[in-house]
Amino acid sequence: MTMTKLANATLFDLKTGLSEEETSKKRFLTDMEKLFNDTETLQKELDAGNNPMIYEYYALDLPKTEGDIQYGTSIVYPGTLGGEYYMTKGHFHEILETGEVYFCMSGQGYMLMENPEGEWEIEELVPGRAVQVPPRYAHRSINTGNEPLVTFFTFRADAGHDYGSIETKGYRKLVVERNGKPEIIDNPKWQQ
Ligand SMILES: O=P(O)(O)OC[C@H]1O[C@H](O)[C@H](O)[C@@H](O)[C@@H]1O
Ligand SMILES: [Fe+2]
Repeated sequence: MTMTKLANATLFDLKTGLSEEETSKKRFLTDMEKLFNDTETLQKELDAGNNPMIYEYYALDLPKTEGDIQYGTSIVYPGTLGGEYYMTKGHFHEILETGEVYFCMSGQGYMLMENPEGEWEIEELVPGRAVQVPPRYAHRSINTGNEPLVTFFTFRADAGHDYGSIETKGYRKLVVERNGKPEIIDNPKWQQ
């Protein structure tokens, strides 16, 4: 009898979030040119030949029907650029009404969320804490610590990623380092 295997399992390291069985997608400073607020400092870094990896994550090759579930880990490395903490690009789901759950495995930071109506929320990520991103909310993880921020995520597999408005308008809020501590400020470049 031949059997088609439908279940999927992946081993991730609890501390680093990395998997030896899969290849991660990597985002470097060059991939974030429109995302960090201080474009001048960003350009200076690139001109000086610095192009650090900001984050990596797993987009596993799993089926994407409306009943399937996608999962993986995301690792945001520690650092700041022009005072803004390293972070993911952040995205809405193409199926806007799709939520997502993140479980923090290691490191510390925040999940910053905002919806198209302009409401925003922020939740702390510390090891053991699970955060549910509500439907309609764009979500970005931000590393405010000195170690990699490692999260496990899971969401409806056909939800899709919509970066459009974040790459053009950004988020309404930024998380920056002030006197060694994270502070939430208005994004000076955000426009209606
Ligand atoms: O898609 P980004 O905003 O660049 O973030 C990278 C990845 O982070 C998360 O962990 C998500 O759940 C992934 O679906 C996402 O693609
Ligand atoms: Fe998502």
